Amino acid sequence: MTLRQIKPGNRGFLYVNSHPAGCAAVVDELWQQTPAPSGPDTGAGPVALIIGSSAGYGLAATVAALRTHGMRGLGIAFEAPETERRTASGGWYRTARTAELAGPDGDFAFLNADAFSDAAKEQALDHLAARYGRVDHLVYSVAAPRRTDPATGEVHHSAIKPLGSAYRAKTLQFDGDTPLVGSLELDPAVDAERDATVQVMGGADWKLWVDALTDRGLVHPGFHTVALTYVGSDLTAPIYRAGTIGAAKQHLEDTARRLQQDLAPLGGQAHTVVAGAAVTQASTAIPSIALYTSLLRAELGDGFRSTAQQATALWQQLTGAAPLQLDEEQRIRLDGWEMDEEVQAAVHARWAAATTDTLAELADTDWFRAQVGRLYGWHVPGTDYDAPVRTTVPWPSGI
Ligand SMILES: NC(=O)c1ccc[n+]([C@@H]2O[C@H](COP(=O)([O-])OP(=O)(O)OC[C@H]3O[C@@H](n4cnc5c(N)ncnc54)[C@H](O)[C@@H]3O)[C@@H](O)[C@H]2O)c1
Repeated sequence: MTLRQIKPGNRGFLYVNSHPAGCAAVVDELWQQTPAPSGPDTGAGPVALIIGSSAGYGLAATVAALRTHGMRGLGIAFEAPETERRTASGGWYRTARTAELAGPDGDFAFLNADAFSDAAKEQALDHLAARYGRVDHLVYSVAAPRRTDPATGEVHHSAIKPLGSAYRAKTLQFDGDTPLVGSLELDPAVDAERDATVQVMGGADWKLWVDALTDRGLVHPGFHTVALTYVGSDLTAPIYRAGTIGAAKQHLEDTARRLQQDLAPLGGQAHTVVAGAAVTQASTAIPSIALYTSLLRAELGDGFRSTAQQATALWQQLTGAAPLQLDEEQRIRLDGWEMDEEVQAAVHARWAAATTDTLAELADTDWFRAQVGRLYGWHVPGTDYDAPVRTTVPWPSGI
């Protein structure tokens, strides 16, 4: 295991390599931003299964489960190991650090596997059955570009496109380091693209997980499962909520209602959780979200709620420390700060006025770029990027 100095390799505003120490520091920050436990650790905290535990909302939920609630259980992510040419993925290094923070006595394991597969379900449920005999919470926070249907072997690829008519919108682009407002036109999806996106990002796999837990008798009375969803601004609606991904989110939300009925006789519950906009690997793949998020950040400053803040609020509701805040469609809402009418009106005005010339005063593009860098462990204050680091980091043991 050698030490080496690594430099960020850029592709557009994304990166091809990740910095282990920077990724670890991001997890440390999340840990610091998450409330300390209010009582003593009894070693018998609730049992959580968190799918998508290495990044974005799933990572924030995992850190808060460990830090605030002393939860036991399992996190699942699908991350790339180091190769001859590339470092491991950011999520690999973040998972290694999360496991360290859970501590040597921590009773939380991590599985690197394709959650869509039958094999991952079997391995995860074998572990949970043998170790705990029950599960109290399942947080489903997967964002993936493709899914192999385990029943048919068919590979579905999601397509982020509008439905019905073409989408023309402003986008945030970078010419080297210089941000500029570009434009984009996307043709509407054909039915097969919409259906494939629903197959990947809809509720099918979440339901398979819940059914598998139920079949194995692991659903504990009081079991509560949630899956992450997004509503967002009408500025992004044509490409998000009213587009292919929105069709998938609708399917996810319909699945929640179905699961809620299935689980009621067992004393369980199922809901979707509407979180606010966050800069994640998944969201940077969606056109116009970069511009929208940069404008939203400029409008809100520190009022832009972090994933840690939202995960904390979510667990308060799931553990019964705070009442569930459901909307009329029975979704848990964490996005009030983003959807506030005044905030949206102000972001609309910024969006209308945004040009390459006005961008610097209207949008926080420096923040956006730093947020993207942080997904790979770059741009993290306190990290010494000149120091050689160990890029070969083992996946945590425990399963
Ligand atoms: N980012 C946002 O603005 C936002 C807002 C609201 C809701 N959400 C929702 O939150 C959920 C998570 O999105 P995110 O933005 O946090 O994504 P992300 O890209 O930050 O994280 C995705 C996670 O899924 C895991 N994953 C991907 N494919 C997998 C597979 N086949 N098997 C197991 N794990 C897999 C990754 O390893 C990672 O842990 C999604 O449902 C998304 O729609 C995101």
